[in-house]
Amino acid sequence: MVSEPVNVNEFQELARGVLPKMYYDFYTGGAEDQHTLKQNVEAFQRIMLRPRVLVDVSRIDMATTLLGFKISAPIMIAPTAMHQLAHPEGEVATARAAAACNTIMVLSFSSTCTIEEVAASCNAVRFFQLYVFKRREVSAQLVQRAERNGFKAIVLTIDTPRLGRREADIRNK
Ligand SMILES: Cc1cc2nc3c(=O)[nH]c(=O)nc-3n(C[C@H](O)[C@H](O)[C@H](O)COP(=O)(O)O)c2cc1C
Repeated sequence: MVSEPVNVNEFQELARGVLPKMYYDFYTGGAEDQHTLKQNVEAFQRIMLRPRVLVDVSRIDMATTLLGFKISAPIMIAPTAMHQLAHPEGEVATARAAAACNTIMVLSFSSTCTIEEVAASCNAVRFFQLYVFKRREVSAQLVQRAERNGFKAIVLTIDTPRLGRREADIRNK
């Protein structure tokens, strides 16, 4: 049996061991020389947590609100495509995990589960991610479908007039 991860980074090693290389590369790879990917990780490493001692810690509450919705901490799940490449339950399982943590999942437009399946899987607050389509009626239909299924906000992705050149994905084709 694989031992339980002790450090969150160990999940990546576990994934490398079980996923087909093509899928693993899709999830972990960035565009071009991956400068931004590296800098994102480094940005987190620069954040120092300053311990405060001899203060009352009997009530610690990291809860906050986003668009008026209360979440347990200022952490939510960004839209990411194709969760079923990693697990047969896909986005349905991700939505349940978000609900269990009292946070919000943003369902990707490129989800491998349908909007309806994810909506039926949990009562948690969910947002839906959308691209800007040339055919505006496509966007309108998706917005209405998300609304009908109880999604509370649209997260508009605007940085895709050009897709990133993801070299690992090109090599794996
Ligand atoms: C594997 C993967 C798939 C992604 N899929 C989507 C997507 O379908 N739609 C979207 O708007 N953003 C997508 N993103 C972008 C993320 O939502 C996020 O903006 C990006 O990863 C930067 O945040 P980070 O630095 O926390 O990773 C994806 C990112 C990754 C790593």
